Amino acid sequence: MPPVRTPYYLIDEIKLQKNLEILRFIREQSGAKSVLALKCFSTWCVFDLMRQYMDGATSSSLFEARLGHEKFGKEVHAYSVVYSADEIDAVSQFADKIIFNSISQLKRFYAQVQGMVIGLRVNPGISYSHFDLADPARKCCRLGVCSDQDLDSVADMISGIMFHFNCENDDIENIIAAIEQIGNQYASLLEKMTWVSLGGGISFTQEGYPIEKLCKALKGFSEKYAVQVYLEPGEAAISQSTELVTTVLDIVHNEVDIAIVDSFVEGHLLDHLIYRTTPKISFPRPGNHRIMIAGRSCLAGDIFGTYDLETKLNVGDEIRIADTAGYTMVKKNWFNGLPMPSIVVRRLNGTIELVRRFGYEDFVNNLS
Ligand SMILES: Cc1ncc(COP(=O)(O)O)c(C=O)c1O
Ligand SMILES: NCCCCNCC[C@H](N)C(=O)O
Repeated sequence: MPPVRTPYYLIDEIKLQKNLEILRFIREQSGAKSVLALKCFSTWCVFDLMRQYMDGATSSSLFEARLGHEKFGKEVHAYSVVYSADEIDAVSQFADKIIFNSISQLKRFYAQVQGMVIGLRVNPGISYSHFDLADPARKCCRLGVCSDQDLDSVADMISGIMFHFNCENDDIENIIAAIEQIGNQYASLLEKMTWVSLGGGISFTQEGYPIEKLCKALKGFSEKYAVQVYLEPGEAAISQSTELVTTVLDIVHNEVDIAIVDSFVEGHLLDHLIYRTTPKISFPRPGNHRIMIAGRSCLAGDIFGTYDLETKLNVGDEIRIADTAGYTMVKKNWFNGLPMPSIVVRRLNGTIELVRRFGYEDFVNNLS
């Protein structure tokens, strides 16, 4: 295949498979099933691989539920912060499980969703998150039924509960304590359920994570309450599998050297702008040459970061941004009309496949 023109997202199936093997291990050791959180990653060209290791997908909207049904298969969980009346019938065509966010939505649509497995999101009021924006236990949170509301009165209407209370939680002791606390807090309700989802946000594919301890906690919970446990990994499933490959288009100087690349943060790495985090560079390697790397959009603060690299950068050099699968490709946009990164996959057998290239037609059709 001829060299692919940058920018492009490069998904490496071997790296992806490393995460998927961990999911398989968790399933074997604890019995917990995993459904992919499509909100984090919906790049379906690698679903053939992911499907072999995961039990299905979970969605946050009608379109994601449809994507799960059409492109992932297996189990499709449909959760949405709120459903409009006209979405309910459609969602029931694509999903086998529907999870309501509130008691009012559950009661309103209960008759319409007979035949589906019905669940409710419950907010245990505890969480782990470094970001207020993504903290499910933030003040006045609208996500899930809070414990002081009347859950007992609707227990007979549902067979399962979804708790999503973590964001990038790599603290095993914290998660073990939280699982135990949730068990104690909802024991009588859990005894009436057949399944419980513990949501996403657990960093169990991070290097050195004590997976056996997690498996023990999951298995213990599952056995104690006689429920099928689900996990909803987004980030953990695809972490470290993907790079954004860019090229330096210009070098300018204003107190510091600044390399301007053929990509930009707001359009191609939006999550970093939202959460004020700095992406890591996977190529060139670290060294002594300090340079600011910036994007090509009109935004003054369109800056990836300042890095110390092993080589002095020149126009035409390649720069790879690390870990750009989660909450990245799903959020890419056409701001400034700038070229959209292609999607490239390095398959398990080493073949490089250009899966999708975007052009002017895609930009035009994005609006009308
Ligand atoms: C209900 C639910 N499940 C799963 C996830 C996936 O979380 P993560 O990507 O952190 O694993 C999220 C994140 O928003 C979520 O809201
Ligand atoms: N990398 C910066 C933080 C990412 C937060 N992820 C947001 C989604 C999350 N799963 C949530 O629950 O909101």
